Order: sequence, then C-alpha cells, then structure tokens
Amino acid sequence: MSSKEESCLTLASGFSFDYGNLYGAGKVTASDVEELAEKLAAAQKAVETMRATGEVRGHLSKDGTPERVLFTQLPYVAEGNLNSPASIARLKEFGSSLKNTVDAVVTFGIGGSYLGNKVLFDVHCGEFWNAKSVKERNGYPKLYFNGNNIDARRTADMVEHLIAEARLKAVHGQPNSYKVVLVVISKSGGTLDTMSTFMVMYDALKQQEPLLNIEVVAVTDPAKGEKATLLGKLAQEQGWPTFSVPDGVGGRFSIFSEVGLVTAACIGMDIDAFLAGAQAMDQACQTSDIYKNPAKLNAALKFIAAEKYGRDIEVFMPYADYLKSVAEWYVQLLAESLGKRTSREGAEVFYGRTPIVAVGTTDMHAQTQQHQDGKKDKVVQFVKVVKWEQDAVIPDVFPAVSKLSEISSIYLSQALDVAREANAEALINDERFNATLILPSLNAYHLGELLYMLALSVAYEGELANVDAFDQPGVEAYKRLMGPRLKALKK
Ligand SMILES: O=P(O)(O)OC[C@H]1O[C@H](O)[C@H](O)[C@@H](O)[C@@H]1O
Repeated sequence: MSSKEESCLTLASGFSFDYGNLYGAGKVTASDVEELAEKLAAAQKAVETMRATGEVRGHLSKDGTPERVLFTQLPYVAEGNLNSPASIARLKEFGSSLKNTVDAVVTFGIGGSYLGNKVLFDVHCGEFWNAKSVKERNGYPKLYFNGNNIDARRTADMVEHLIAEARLKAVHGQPNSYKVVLVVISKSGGTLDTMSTFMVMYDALKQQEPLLNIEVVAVTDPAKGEKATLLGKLAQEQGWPTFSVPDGVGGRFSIFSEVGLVTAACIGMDIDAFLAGAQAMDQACQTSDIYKNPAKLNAALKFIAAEKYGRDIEVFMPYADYLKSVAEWYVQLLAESLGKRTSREGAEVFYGRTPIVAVGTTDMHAQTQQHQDGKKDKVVQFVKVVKWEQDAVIPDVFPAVSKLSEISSIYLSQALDVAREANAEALINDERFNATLILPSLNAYHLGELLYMLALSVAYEGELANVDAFDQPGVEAYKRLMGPRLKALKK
C-alpha cells in the first residue's frame, strides 16, 4: 500500500485524494493505521449514528442541552428534509426574481455566515464579476460582502460606492431605479459584526431614497415567538422575507443549507450540482473501508501525523487563486471543530491542529521557506485543479531572450502544476508530509465534493480525538468581556 499509485483514492467523478506523500515508509505507516483500528471502528459507528439519527455522543448546544447534528442530511433534497424540493425551488425563484431587477446584493455575515458564501462567489464569479455588464452576469446582480469585519473605512467606501453607482444609473437615463437587496445572515441573529455594519449601511442607504431602493432579506434560525432570534423578530416586524439556518446545522457546516444556497441563488450558481457533489461524497464516505473512504482516511492520516509525528499544523494550499477562500473557510472548520480544551469526558486535552492559509504559487515565494526548512510540524494539504476552463499558452513574444523563450509554448496550467509537483516533491524529500486533493475541474459539483469531504472529515477526527467537533465554547471567553464593554461605551 505504499507505492505511489496505490496511495491515491479516486472516486468515480475523478475527484482524488493523493496521499502518497503522507503515507508509507518514513511517513504515517500502514501499521500506524492498523494500530488505530479500534478507534476507527468506533468513529465509523459514531458517524453512521450521526448520519442516521443526528445524535453525537456528548454534544451539547450553547445552552447546555443535547443538540442533534444534521449537516449530513443537507445534500439530500427530499420531502421533510432540511433541503426539500419546495425549499430549493423557493431559493431558485428568489434568484430569478433578482435577475434584471436588482442592481446589487450586499450580504452581511461573519464566520459560518460568510466564509462558505465567499467560496461560492469566488468559484462561480471570479474576481471581476462586479465589473461585468448585466448581460455578462446573465442578468444577476453585483454582489458584495460586508459584516465579515467591523471596518469603518470599508463600510463607508461601500456606501459611497453604491450611491455613486445609483447616480451613474440616473445620469444614464434611469433615475431612482437603483435597487439594492441587503441579505443579513446570522444563525444567532445578533452577532455584533454583522448587525452593526448592516445597521450602518441600512441607515445610510435609506437616507438616499428615492435615488436607491432598499430591500432586506434575513437568513436566521427559523424559531418563532419567544424563541425567535433578534434578527428573526425584526424580520417579522418589518415584513422582510426570510430563509433559514436550520436547527442542528452549525455555522461552519451551513454552506449546504440556505445560508450558502441563498448566495448561490443570487449569482445563478448551479445549486443542484453543488448538492449532488456533496451527496456523491457522502455516499463514497459510507464505506467502512478506510482506503475507500476519503473523509475517514484524511482524518486518520492527519490525526496520526499530529499525534505520533508532531505535525499539528495544516497548511491548506490550493493552487488556484479562486480557491483561496476555501482555505479561509477551512480555517474556521478546523479551528472551531477540533481546537478543544477538554475531551468529551471533561479531561484537559488541548487538542487541535492549527490551520494556515496558503495559495500556490503565491506562497511558494513567501511561506515555502518555512515549510521546507522550519520546524517539522506541518502537513501541507495541496489542492490541484486538473482541467482549466481558460488556459493560455505562454507565447514566444521575446524570441531573442532565451530564458523567456524557453518557457514559451507551455500552458499556464502546466507551469502551475509543475510548480506544485516540485514543491510537493521537495517537501517529501525531507520527510515533510503533504497530500494533494485533486479536482477534475473547478465547478459546482467538484466543489460540493471537496467541501463536504472536509466537513465530514472533522466529524471523524473529532471522534478519533474524543472531542466535541460541533461546539465552540472558546469563543465565549472574549464575548463575555466584550459585552459589558460595549454597554459601557454607550453610557
Ligand atoms: O451566524 P452567526 O450566529 O452570526 O455566527 C457567526 C459566527 O459567530 C461565532 O464567532 C461563532 O464562533 C461562529 O461559529 C459563527 O459562525
């Protein structure tokens, strides 16, 4: 099992996990994995139970009551499920209703209410979406993100920018027709970052009426009455349409729920393909054979790499600019799921692998020195895209300059891949563990596979490390200090 060809798990779709530089002699060995057999069998059972019933041993909600974990249901669109045919149809209708009628959408959210949405935007829209014409955007609106920080300058800039756009439209003969939809996303419904920037922008843009028209959509916990979130109550009072962050789906798993799908709908991304990719991955991960189950294998190898070989930093390094946000999404997933002070029985364990964001080739010119020569405490997780939709050949524009002429006639994607391969090989030549996730192309389906595999992987690793992968009690410490200080400021 240690030869290169055997150390690559490939699914029917072509999605692969190449773990040859993480597994074998001098790396995590087959006997390391065998030694873990008992824990792996228990983890398999626990994940199966979670999938069937939502029950996860020891998992409690913020208020200390047992809470189900339901994200594994999200890829399955069915009557009575969290994503039902009716809910998906409603999302699509919402997306269509924006076409050629809404100029810009601003989504407000942070953490799990932002990071996944940014991934979908980057992969579907790329960097220049907002600079494209309505026709080039297929009628869909421009899309901006806010609330993912409390940044006064950027928030003011965004207000100014939207007003300038509305004025420009007026100058071009369409006065008072600029329409903005503010999509406010918060599971808890009261997050400072999200709500403060929303309130600033809502007020500033409202003051510009009728130059601008504002509509608000809320995405929050669907509880009604007394239990409704602050955002939910506000939406009810103001008559704003709402979408749900369902019970049992934590923020960092919510990309497959209406949280992520509402953004997908706003930009015309293929929701069905995205969920189909996630579903295919969920099915692939139902086998107990670790060498056929990508999420379980990833979890086991990384867990052993950390516990036995001290490699408890994971550098997530896609070779693609538009996948940088996947690395940022993964930071929350790994940090909040596995960075835990105590085991499920309450003993201090201080578990966790520290996530680092990197992008190839960019960070080969910045971080790689450290990965290659620094402490041997990392696993570098590469992501490779096989087929690029656009791919330029480097032209021989300066034939007299031999160094430049030498790289001509090569595709940019080939140069990128050679760089990745060389990086991976140089690292493993010095026993620096790495692995590569391979996407046949950058589309909604393979993105669904990738994100779901990573989400399910932390569920397995939580079991192996015996920590609750679905809470985040550590984030309450600063919140307890912050609350009274905010109140004091008001006085
Ligand atoms: O969706 P919200 O309730 O606004 O929460 C946004 C984020 O807030 C906190 O920081 C939590 O630690 C995150 O897990 C969560 O994703």
